[in-house]
Amino acid sequence: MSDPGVDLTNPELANEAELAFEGALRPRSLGEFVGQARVRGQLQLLLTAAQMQQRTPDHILLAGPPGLGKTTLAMIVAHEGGRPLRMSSGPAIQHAGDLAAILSSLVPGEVLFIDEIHRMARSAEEMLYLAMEDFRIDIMVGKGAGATSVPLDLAPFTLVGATTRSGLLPNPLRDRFGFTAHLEFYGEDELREVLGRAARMLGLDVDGEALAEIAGRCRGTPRIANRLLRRVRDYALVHGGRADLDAVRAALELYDVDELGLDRLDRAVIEAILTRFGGGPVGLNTLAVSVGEEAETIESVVEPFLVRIGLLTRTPRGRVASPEAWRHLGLRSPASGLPLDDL
Ligand SMILES: Nc1ncnc2c1ncn2[C@@H]1O[C@H](COP(=O)(O)OP(=O)(O)OP(=O)(O)O)[C@@H](O)[C@H]1O
Repeated sequence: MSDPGVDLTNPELANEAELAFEGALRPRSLGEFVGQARVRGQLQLLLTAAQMQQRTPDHILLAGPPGLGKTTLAMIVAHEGGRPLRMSSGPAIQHAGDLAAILSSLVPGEVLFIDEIHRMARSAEEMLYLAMEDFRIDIMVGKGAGATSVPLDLAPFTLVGATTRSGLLPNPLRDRFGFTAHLEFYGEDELREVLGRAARMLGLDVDGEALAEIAGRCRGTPRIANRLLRRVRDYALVHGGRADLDAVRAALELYDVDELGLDRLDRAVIEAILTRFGGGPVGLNTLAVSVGEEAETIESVVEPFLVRIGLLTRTPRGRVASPEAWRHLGLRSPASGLPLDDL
């Protein structure tokens, strides 16, 4: 079934239907997890050492952009050690009491996953320091002058925190993780592997050329890769053909995802900078108004990818399009004075 309302190239998780789809494709072990070789090696060592010493593995912080596999790795940490997993998220922990309820009900060896840990309430963060270090929390009983703190021992557990904004974590929290894994965007070879695995699991017959084409358009992100594959599968199903290169091109054209993985909004932003502001510099707010979008969406969703692939730079005077941006949109830079082919 297709998902109306899913922004195909937004790396954030879209909705429950997508969650169920992702769940079915998630690798269950480090061996099945594609790419991120460094992080895999580091995690393997940490987990094996803990197993040999029969203790809970150190607390782990997973840092990186959305859709690169943080939740998947947290599940793998639990699964590889045969440990139960409890899942929560920063936004769901808005009071120290929310966290106390979770921590006090953990069973020995449990893995506690807190997604978006940078969004947890400050009071809960402070409770977590002690819990991570000593497997203990202090619970306040009573109010005002008569309030007393009662210590509560916790079962030993492993905290796996995930964050897209590790810079927002206070140092005392960051320092209590035994290991921080920085997830990087995936290369095209790795994405082909992610896609090949997903295609096999979906029983979809896709050739290598088609996989390579999708891999080049999914912004280095497995979540987007799987999402595009799903649309290609729909296309092949409806048109009664194979999921080949033609099907990929036609399906992704239909959904406005171009050869670089840019969507309609990305191209609108680039086009505005080029055609209305002569290539820039242009301020964020002016740019947002000119494409009819929120400045925050431009800054957090559109720009990071455009900067990463070298179409845009952020300067103190505003956003500036690169020569590649002119070329990608098939426009001639006024500064160059050259015919398009020579740019
Ligand atoms: N290394 C990988 N190999 C194979 N599939 C992967 C890999 N990483 C991620 N995926 C796929 O991408 C989907 C998204 O991954 P996941 O939910 O773990 O990302 P995330 O980093 O936790 O995202 P968010 O920050 O939005 O929670 C998963 O369902 C999984 O199928």
